[in-house]
Amino acid sequence: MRGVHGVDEIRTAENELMARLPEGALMARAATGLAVECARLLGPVYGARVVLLVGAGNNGGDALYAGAWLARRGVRATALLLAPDKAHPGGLAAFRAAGGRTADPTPAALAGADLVLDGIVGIGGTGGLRDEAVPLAQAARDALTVAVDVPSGVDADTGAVEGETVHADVTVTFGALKPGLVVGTGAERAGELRLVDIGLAATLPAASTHVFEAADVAALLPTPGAADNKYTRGVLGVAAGSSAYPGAGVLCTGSAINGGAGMIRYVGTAADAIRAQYPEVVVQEGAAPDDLHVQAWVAGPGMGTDDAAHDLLAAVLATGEPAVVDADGITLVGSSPGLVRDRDAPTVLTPHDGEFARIADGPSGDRLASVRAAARDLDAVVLLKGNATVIAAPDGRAWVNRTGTPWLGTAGSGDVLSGLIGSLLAAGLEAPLAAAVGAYVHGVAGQLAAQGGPPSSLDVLHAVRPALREIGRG
Ligand SMILES: NC(=O)C1=CN([C@@H]2O[C@H](COP(=O)(O)OP(=O)(O)OC[C@H]3O[C@@H](n4cnc5c(N)ncnc54)[C@H](O)[C@@H]3O)[C@@H](O)[C@H]2O)[C@@H](O)CC1
Ligand SMILES: [K+]
Repeated sequence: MRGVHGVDEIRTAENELMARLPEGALMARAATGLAVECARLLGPVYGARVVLLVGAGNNGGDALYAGAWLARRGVRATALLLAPDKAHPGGLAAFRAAGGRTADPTPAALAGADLVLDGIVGIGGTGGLRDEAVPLAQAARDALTVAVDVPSGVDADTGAVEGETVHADVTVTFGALKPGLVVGTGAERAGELRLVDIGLAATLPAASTHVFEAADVAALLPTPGAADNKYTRGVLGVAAGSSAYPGAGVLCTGSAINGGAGMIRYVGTAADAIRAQYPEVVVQEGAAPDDLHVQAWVAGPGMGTDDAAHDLLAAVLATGEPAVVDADGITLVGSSPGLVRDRDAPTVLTPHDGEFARIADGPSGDRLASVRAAARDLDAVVLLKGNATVIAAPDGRAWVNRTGTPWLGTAGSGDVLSGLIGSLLAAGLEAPLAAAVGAYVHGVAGQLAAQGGPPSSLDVLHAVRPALREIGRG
């Protein structure tokens, strides 16, 4: 599990650590880690051409010290100084002493570069890239680009982007992940992430936002013991699908089966389609949710938004069991938020951006903040889907999911996700963890399904079990 820390937290922790260390020690750690990563990416370093984009702050200083390290090993390094009078003096001196040269900051200077190092601006950045940096960021797109700490132009705290930014292939970041590297457009612009340990763990506070890794998910996935049976493994009630949209019910139910639910009781109005597809499901069409013995519910996908759907959703949410609400269910909650707010049992809401706007303000460019505010306001776990899905609990804990593929943006993909989360809730996982684990597994299933070409949601559904197997293997 990796912690994600905001800029203020990182600055405070850096200052505290710096006070304990000789001057320049932290920057030396950062620059060496950066240089080693560049050397690894270059392969043979001798004779390679590296261009440094150097801004006015310490971010540029990191680039210059890394450039000096590379120049000492035979790299032909050129620094383009965007603010020549303000370039980090120690870094520039070290760079020159190592044989590095400077050139005018024009796009032509990037031609033929084997690697471009983006040290324009790091966590000290405000607003989008300044005008003079824009043509350089554009020219860098033709080369292997390594961002120092943060791709310049990306808001390190939020991942929001105004105008042009550097598009990094790799971002080498120092001390801790920043929200802007894992959320929103920033996550796209950062490329692959490499974290350099500069010893910051000693002074950073505990993180309130986390990124799950396979081992975290493997440890949380429910596995039946010898004493378990279908009831103890988790019985899930499903209110999804309708005669108009049976497919949503089929995908959601199938995903809950593949996710490992011990038993499923189906109460939606796509009963014929469910019976035809899944003989193992107990179809109890028309039964009152409160009369059924289940450990959790999933409601909403394809159920429609008419009065009958509203009444069924209200009956599900009036039970004392944890519930996942998705799709049409979210639209219904948008006009009756009390259905969720007044519950004692946990609720997980799984909107995409359009659905989110029906239940809360936003999402703004600060997706984490929007989701945290919605979770607090609705007293529910909120999972906002996207390139990097964000999950927040009402108590402020949050997770960012890093698995997945843009191919998951396909009809029915959300039905698979909600069924999966439902099965995890029924197995007894705490609601925010069920959502975070479900998002992770769904992302891996999407990646596996996409290996065979553009996947349908049915392909993703069929990849859920292989995904669980792969995650379980570590
Ligand atoms: N503080 C520390 O102990 C460490 C800092 N490190 C590096 O230092 C960076 C932070 O350094 P600074 O606080 O000097 O800040 P930065 O170097 O990130 O940026 C500040 C400078 O950039 C200019 N600037 C701000 N917004 C801009 C924009 N949109 N476009 C162009 N220029 C802009 C400002 O005028 C200022 O001069 C980190 O990202 C990291 O790379 C690392 O060396 C690790 C240790
Ligand atoms: K940068």
